[in-house]
Amino acid sequence: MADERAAYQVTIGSQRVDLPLTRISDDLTVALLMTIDTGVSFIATAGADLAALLAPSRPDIVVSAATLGIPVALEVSRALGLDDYLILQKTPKAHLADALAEPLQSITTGTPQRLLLDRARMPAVAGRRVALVDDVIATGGSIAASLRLLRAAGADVVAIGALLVEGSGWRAALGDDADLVVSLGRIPVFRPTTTGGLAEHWD
Ligand SMILES: Nc1ncnc2[nH]cnc12
Repeated sequence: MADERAAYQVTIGSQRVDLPLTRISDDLTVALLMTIDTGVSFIATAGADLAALLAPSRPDIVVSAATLGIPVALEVSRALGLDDYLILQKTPKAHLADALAEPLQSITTGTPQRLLLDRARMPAVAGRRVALVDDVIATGGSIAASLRLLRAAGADVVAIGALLVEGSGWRAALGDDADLVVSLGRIPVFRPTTTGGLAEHWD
């Protein structure tokens, strides 16, 4: 049983961190990992740990989605010795008017969004071995949309890497692609109990 104000301690590769329990809605609380708030040394170490899991798949390039995947892609690329990396964007900037697009829904933002791939960046992934990385794989919705977008651009996605997988709903959402997933740790989601506490759910 977890206390609403408490943190949840989790192992992410070689590091242990306390994640604040954060209420998303009446029936859902998550142990929040904000990769932009964890500091340089944490994300550099996590990137190196994840790169070690992804290296056997011999990726040519690392791809992630804005915003919280950006530091993950950067540090995994650095650790793999790859200079170029690609970020699928969510904000429709001027140069993305003609971008390849896929709809997506996130549990932390709640509102419908679109993932965008700049057509000028398609040669970076077309016909190439891609490692798709993210901070947390929760529902699998973001990864599924990223996979559709990358495959539409001709990418060969050889591995999917996450700092954490949350619950296991993502397995059904990804189908056979769930077999591509490697992660540095696992967290449950938390739901209220009838006595006012929170219970861990791993399914
Ligand atoms: N636990 C979590 N931390 C950060 N982003 C998330 N998105 C879904 N679950 C999350």
